[in-house]
Amino acid sequence: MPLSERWSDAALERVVQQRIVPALSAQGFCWLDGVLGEATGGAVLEQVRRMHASGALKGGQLMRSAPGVKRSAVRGDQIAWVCGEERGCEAVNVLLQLIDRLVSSAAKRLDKGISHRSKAMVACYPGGGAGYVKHVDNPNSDGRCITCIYYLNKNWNANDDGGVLRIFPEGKPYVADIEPLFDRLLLFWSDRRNPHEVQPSYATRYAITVWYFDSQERAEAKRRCRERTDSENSNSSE
Ligand SMILES: O=C(O)CCC(=O)Nc1cc2ccccc2cn1
Ligand SMILES: [Mn+2]
Repeated sequence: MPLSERWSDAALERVVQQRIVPALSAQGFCWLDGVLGEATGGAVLEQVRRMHASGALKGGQLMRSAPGVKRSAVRGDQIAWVCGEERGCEAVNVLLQLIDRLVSSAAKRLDKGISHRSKAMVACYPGGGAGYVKHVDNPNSDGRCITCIYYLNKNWNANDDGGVLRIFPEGKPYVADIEPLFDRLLLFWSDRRNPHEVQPSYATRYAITVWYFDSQERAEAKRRCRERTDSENSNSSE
């Protein structure tokens, strides 16, 4: 089935209204399977594999690291940031445009002012136990509102390969274990409602992540940042 038919406006609205909005409202996260289909999903996987083989993926930076803590002990991913317009990212761009449509429609129904998103972070956990310790994507209101992760891993068996994304929904007595399966799209609130970790991976694990910004929270974060910079400048010039 061509993507245009799979994701007609009517089909998209149905998924947003019946799956995404209720799940985000009730539990704070939602995943969809069979998002792009074998052909387009496979094209995205091929493009990510090429990026990995070309050495374009580099060790991700740490936000804040304790002295002496090895980066890979905190996060073992190798990443590249793409906007989707780059040569060799045409299929990635198809994915990003679909996620944009889904999030834009969901934001309207959730009365969220989502203004824009980050570039896409293409990530590879190279196996050998690489993972990502428990963390919150946006713990301090930096503007990031919804995290969307598209997984690309065919024939993934969590018992052997690990790499499960475990979400610890705030205040809930349960955890959610999400396997990074091919053509799966996961969405969740980026703030403290959803601490999560990537359990050690023992096979190459690919994912593409984008973050959508709440316009008001982003503007507020930028204002605080400007104020901090201004006060640091005024202090240093005294
Ligand atoms: O691959 C997955 O299942 C999720 C991995 C994950 O949480 N990645 C991640 C990556 C990040 C990179 C920069 C800043 C914050 C970040 C937060 N989370
Ligand atoms: Mn994260």
